[in-house]
Amino acid sequence: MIEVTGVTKTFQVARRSAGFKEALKSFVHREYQEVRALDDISFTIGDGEMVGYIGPNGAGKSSTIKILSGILTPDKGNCLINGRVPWKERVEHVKDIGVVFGQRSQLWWDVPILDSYELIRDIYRVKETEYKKKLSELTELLDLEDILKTPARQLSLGQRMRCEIGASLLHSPKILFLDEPTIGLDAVSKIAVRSFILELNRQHGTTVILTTHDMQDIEALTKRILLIGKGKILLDGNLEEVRDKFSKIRQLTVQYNGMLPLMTEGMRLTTTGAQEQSLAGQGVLTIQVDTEILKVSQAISYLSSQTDIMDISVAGASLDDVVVGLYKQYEI
Ligand SMILES: Nc1ncnc2c1ncn2[C@@H]1O[C@H](COP(=O)(O)OP(=O)(O)OP(=O)(O)O)[C@@H](O)[C@H]1O
Repeated sequence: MIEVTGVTKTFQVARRSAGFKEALKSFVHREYQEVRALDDISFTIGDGEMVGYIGPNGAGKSSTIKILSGILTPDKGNCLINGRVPWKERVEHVKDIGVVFGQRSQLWWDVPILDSYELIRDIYRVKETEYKKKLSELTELLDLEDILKTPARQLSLGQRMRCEIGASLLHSPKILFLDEPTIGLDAVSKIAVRSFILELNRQHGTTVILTTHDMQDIEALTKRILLIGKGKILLDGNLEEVRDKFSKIRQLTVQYNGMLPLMTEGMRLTTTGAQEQSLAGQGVLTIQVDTEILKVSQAISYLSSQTDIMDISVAGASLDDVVVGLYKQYEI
C-alpha cells in the first residue's frame, strides 16, 4: 500500500542572467529562485494496482517517483509504503521496490549483463536459489537468453530496456516504478515491454506506477490515472470515465470516391498529406469531429452531400486527444 499525504518539495535554483559581467556578479552574490516541484500532493495506491502518472514536462512526476523511492526527502508531508517511510528506512524500503528510469541505466556499461545482475544480486543479498529461479523466469519472459553475455553498451535500446527491467526485478520487489519505460523504443519492443509488465502484474500482483508521455502505454497498462500539473494532483480517476467525461471528440475514417470533401466548423482533417490528394478520385481521410459543435450524423451527411462515401467508421477520441483536452482544461 502506498499512502502519500500532503507532500511538498521545493528546489532552490540559482538565477543568473546571460553575459560575462552577470556571471561575475552571480559569482559574488548568488540569487536563488524557488521552484515548487510538488505542492501538497496526496494519493493512495492499493496493492496490485497499476496506475498511470501523467502530466506535462516539469509537472513533478520524477520528483514524486524519487520521493517514493527514498532518493529525495520532501520538505513537508508524509509517505508510507508498506508501512515504511522511504527516505527514513531506505535500506529496508529498497528491497520492496524496483525502479526503471528509461533515460538512465542501472547496468554497468562495459560488463556483460549477467555480471551486472550478479552485482545487483549481491547488493540486494538475494539467495542463490531464489536468484537462479528468478533469473530463469526473467530470461524466458523478457527473452534475454542471447544477450545476457553482451556488455550493456553493445545492446540496442530495446534490448537494453528489457535488461533494465530484468535488473529491477531480480530481488522480486512488490512495487515497480517505471519512468518512461518505452521511450525511444520501436513498436515491436514497446509491445514486448508492455506485455511483460501486464504479465508481471497478473502473475505476481506487482503494484506498478507508470510515468509516461506515451498514451499507448497508459491505455495498454492502466485503468486509473493520476494527473499532475504544476506540482498539484489535478485528477485521480478511472481512465474510461475520464475519457467519457472529458472528450467530445470522435474520429471518422472516411473512404470516398469522388470529390475531396471540404471541412466545416467542428470538423478537422487529420490525414497527413491529404492536401496532396487529387481533388477527384478515391481516398481515405481521417477527420476529427467536435460533437459539442457538430453531431456525428450531421458530419456524415455534410460529407455525403459532397462526395460518394464508400465506407466510414467512427471511433472515440484517442487518449492523446483526451490528454490534450485535460491539459487545456487545467491550464497546465
Ligand atoms: N534537482 C533539482 N534541482 C532544481 N530543480 C529541480 C530539480 N529536480 C526537479 N526540479 C524542478 O522541479 C520541477 C518538476 O520536475 P520533475 O522532473 O519532477 O518533472 P517531470 O514531471 O518529471 O518532468 P518531465 O516530464 O519533463 O520529466 C521542474 O520545474 C524542475 O525544473
